[in-house]
Amino acid sequence: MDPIDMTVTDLNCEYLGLSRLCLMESAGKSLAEEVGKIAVYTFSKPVKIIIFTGSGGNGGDGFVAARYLLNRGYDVDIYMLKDKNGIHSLEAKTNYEILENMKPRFSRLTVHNLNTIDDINNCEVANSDSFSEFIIIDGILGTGIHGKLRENIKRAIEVINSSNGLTVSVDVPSGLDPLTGQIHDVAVKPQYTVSFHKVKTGIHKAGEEKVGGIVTCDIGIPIEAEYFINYGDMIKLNKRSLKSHKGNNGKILIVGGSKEYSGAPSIAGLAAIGAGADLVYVAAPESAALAISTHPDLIVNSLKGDYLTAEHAEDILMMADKADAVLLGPGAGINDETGKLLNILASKIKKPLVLDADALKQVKPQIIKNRDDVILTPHIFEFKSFFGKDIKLDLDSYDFAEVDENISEFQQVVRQINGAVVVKGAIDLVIQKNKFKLNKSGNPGMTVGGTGDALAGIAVSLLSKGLNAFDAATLAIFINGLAGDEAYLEKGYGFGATDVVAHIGKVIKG
Ligand SMILES: NC(=O)C1=CN([C@@H]2O[C@H](COP(=O)(O)OP(=O)(O)OC[C@H]3O[C@@H](n4cnc5c(N)ncnc54)[C@H](O)[C@@H]3O)[C@@H](O)[C@H]2O)[C@H](O)CC1
Ligand SMILES: [K+]
Repeated sequence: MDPIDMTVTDLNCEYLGLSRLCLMESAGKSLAEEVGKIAVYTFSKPVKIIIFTGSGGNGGDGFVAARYLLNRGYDVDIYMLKDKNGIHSLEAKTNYEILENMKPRFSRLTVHNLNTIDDINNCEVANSDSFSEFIIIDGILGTGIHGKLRENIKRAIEVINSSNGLTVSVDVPSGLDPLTGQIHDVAVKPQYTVSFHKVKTGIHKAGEEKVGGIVTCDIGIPIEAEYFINYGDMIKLNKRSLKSHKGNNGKILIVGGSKEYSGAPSIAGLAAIGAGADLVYVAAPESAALAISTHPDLIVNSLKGDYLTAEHAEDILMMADKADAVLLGPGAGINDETGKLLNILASKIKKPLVLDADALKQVKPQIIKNRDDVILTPHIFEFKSFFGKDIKLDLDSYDFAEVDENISEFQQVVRQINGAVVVKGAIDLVIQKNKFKLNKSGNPGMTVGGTGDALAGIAVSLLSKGLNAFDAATLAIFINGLAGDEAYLEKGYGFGATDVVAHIGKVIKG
């Protein structure tokens, strides 16, 4: 599991009512149990346990484990590389304070503050011939590592590696990149790594000589916390950099509109603005262009005729060159000429793409099947028409409530392509290759026309900001549903797609 997905899952546990403090208690207890087993297995008599702690949750796990190890009769020394005021994680601070509140302690616990490199050089472990057998628990850095190791942390890692203690790393050997498994500077070389919930991707990649024996402990995270999209997923929305200037927060092109439909591209464009796109261009036939350009936020390129056809391909391809992501389809119409154009564009535009509505009825799957930067946003019937009539899924009665067996059937079908597919329903389903997530936000009022256009607009906006197809799709469906829930609170089932669009910015702001 990638570290960011672990963080998302941890946060989403909170929304299930499972606090991160509970998770830390489970993690620390499991850690103590594993260390207890290793101690009994390796040493003939009780040994001293030394816990190095950092300033985040990793250290917090160490504070928790100390309590359980003390109850097993071990002598425990905690070496804090950051004192109490330096502890960033709330849960870790709570667990540190519990140890403080135990004073005057009966337990054989000693807490040392290693504030300087000298403290580290003079600590017992650095002169470890003072006692023969001991276990070091490395609770310095886990999945929250970023950038260059600070000097004191680096020194502590070197002291740990040069000691003769049996080392157990918490979650990730400190200094090892939890995503890539690389060591950019130095890292603890543990005999064991005790990981929680799922092994982090970097641990998997690093190999045994870097992480030692791997133990993965269940800490009570329900599988639903991984699969239901929730506010935790919002951490993937890259923060707008302060020095950003016009256009570098996403330029998008929407290709759509026709004599019959000018609303769909307008709603999609306004939704894209609501999701933070900087510039929204719309390529539409003159029959729709005037109506769309009544929205001053949208930059409309009016093309000759009632419908978009292959003769417009060159012009549109030039517009696509200037965009960061492109949405094909809203309101384009389903005549053959338009179909020809949409297939040309889907094959020639190399920017991240969203195919929605009429593009799903017209574009042939093999044109986009090998691309993983494409998002499809079909409702059940568009799903059927895109993936071919012969799929055996009984879609009409599909009830996402019985998730299991249906998911694998959908995955079978979606596996025909590399892109991400959002299957809209009472519970929306997002699938890309072997990944999937379910969305519970939204309400029955979302069946009103145009909410699909809003979804497509949010999706293309997030793609334009650099999110990958799966993350953009999952966040788009979640945000669209939240905006619909806000619209429902305001107007009951009397809300329309423009009401949904009006709430997008607010739900993202949070
Ligand atoms: N579901 C789970 O897996 C759980 C994991 N838990 C533990 O929490 C940590 C992640 O905690 P977090 O606070 O996000 O980060 P870390 O403790 O890994 O470290 C961040 C801490 O360290 C400082 N820091 C970051 N980079 C550097 C650097 N290059 N040099 C020096 N210091 C650095 C930063 O300031 C932060 O304060 C996870 O690994 C698990 O051990 C939860 O306990 C339970 C659920
Ligand atoms: K660690």
